[in-house]
Amino acid sequence: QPSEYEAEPRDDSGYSQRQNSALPFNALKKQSFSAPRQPVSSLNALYQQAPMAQNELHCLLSQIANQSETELLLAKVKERQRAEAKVAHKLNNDPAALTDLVRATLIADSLDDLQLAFDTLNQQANVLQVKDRFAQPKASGYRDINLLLQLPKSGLIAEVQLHLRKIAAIKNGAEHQVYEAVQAMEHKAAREQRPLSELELARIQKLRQESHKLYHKAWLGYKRQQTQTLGIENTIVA
Ligand SMILES: Nc1nc2c(ncn2[C@@H]2O[C@H](COP(=O)(O)OP(=O)(O)O)[C@@H](OP(=O)(O)OP(=O)(O)O)[C@H]2O)c(=O)[nH]1
Repeated sequence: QPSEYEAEPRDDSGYSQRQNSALPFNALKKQSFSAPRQPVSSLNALYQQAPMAQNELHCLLSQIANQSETELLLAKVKERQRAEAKVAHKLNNDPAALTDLVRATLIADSLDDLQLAFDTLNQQANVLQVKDRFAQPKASGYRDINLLLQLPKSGLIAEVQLHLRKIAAIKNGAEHQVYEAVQAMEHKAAREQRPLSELELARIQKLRQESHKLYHKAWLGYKRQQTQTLGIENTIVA
């Protein structure tokens, strides 16, 4: 189960009331909430509005990227075929639950920059949901901060992934094909209304182990970098 958090309470101005904290992802209050839903209920309507919403998201995120020393990675609107598969196999045939048609990524070089990007975004956008996959990585070892926000003009919900550069490179490289291969097996079993076979489970486990090694190595590098920084600060303070 990924950890799911509701964003900070906001005052009437719409700005987050949260004070800066050393560990913002952990500081978010864990609350039960109903999953955010798109304001339209058909895939056709979503695709009609998507280009404008994608543009809106990119404008918002280029400002955030400038303010937080992160790099904006522009994404294309999710392919129709993948959107249809996700709605059918994961979202109970409910297109309004598809919240990552419009998406983008911010890439940071350190945990500190990632934290600043998160704070800035939380202050300047209407963040509806945060999944902290550093606290609870996926079975493949994949880690990001996954945010859903509501765009002010189009009203559509969009996804922002906050990434560390080396993890993003793995995700956007050969590993993504591994991820798609696992998804294809899961979707096939769902289509055929059967559980995964022993053979499929074994293949998935093997594929995930390979991904896990890559993600874990990259993540350890960032953890070491953070520990070293803390070590230096402690020395100066002492
Ligand atoms: N490469 C890689 N990416 C991962 C992995 N786990 C999660 N992701 C990325 O995070 C996105 C959200 O993953 P989930 O948390 O499982 O999906 P959800 O938000 O829709 O529940 C995925 O979108 P998606 O809709 O499933 O795929 P896509 O349209 O981005 O390709 C994918 O981009 C992984 O093990 N490997």
